Amino acid sequence: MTIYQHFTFDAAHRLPNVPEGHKCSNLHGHTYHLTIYASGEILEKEGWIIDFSDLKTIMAPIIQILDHHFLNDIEGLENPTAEHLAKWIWKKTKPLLPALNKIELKETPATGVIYNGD
Ligand SMILES: Nc1nc2c(c(=O)[nH]1)N=C([C@H](O)[C@H](O)COP(=O)(O)OP(=O)(O)OP(=O)(O)O)CN2
Ligand SMILES: [Zn+2]
Repeated sequence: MTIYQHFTFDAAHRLPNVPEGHKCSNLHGHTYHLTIYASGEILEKEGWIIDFSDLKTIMAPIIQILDHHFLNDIEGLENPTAEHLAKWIWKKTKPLLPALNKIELKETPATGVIYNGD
């Protein structure tokens, strides 16, 4: 079974490697929508896979690094595409949440990335 939790954060970025004249080379921001998925067996006593509160506690310091920051200044996010950001979030989260099996990161209402660590 898989459970999930949704988070949002606001951040600014610019994409340094886009072709000349591409609008995304300019400084701009997004409200990112992040959903993390964790899979496992239902624990007999608690009746859950992992407490949603624990998910929130695990994600809080990671979200804090990103929220209201300029992503390009963060180590590992020098080219902060949605793809790179999803991988960065995975790398930070997986050691703290081994049950993590997927993340979805939406950059705009219409666009985003799904990553499962592969
Ligand atoms: N594969 C990717 N493509 C693009 C990424 C990305 O991370 N991965 N990022 C961008 C920019 O960040 C840009 O801000 C997003 O642009 P766009 O999707 O065009 O969003 P808009 O809301 O500005 O769309 P409009 O339809 O033009 O209003 C670009 N590409
Ligand atoms: Zn952007």
